[in-house]
Amino acid sequence: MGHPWIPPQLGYKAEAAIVNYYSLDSSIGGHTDHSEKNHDAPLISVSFGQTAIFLLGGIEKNVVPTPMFIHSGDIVIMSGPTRLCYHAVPKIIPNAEFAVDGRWSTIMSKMRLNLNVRQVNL
Ligand SMILES: O=C(O)CCC(=O)C(=O)O
Ligand SMILES: [Fe+2]
Repeated sequence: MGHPWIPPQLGYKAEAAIVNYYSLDSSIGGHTDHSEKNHDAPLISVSFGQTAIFLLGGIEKNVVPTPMFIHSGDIVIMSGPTRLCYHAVPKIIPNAEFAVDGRWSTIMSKMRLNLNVRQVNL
């Protein structure tokens, strides 16, 4: 299947996915994702549920990070110059306006799920 927002010449292969579960008091510290063999292949993530504060730093740890919100349904692509940048999720912010159908609303009101898709091979 093609990915309309990824240039086909990149030959991106979605080979693995990490599901990150965040309760309302979860966080993930500053890190880079460098275990994959091909650092030209972007990291693509889709988020569901409660809002996250996302910090995007630089290639070096001493770069002051840019804070941004990631809301439910947002897609973050770390590619090109940002592929190996430091990043973190220091805080989950409950979103009072969050609503999805029925039982999902109750379940997702207490968590954030982040599906992080990766190409791991060359
Ligand atoms: O939860 C997120 O938005 C980021 C997760 C992440 O950085 C990772 O799985 O490496
Ligand atoms: Fe990461």
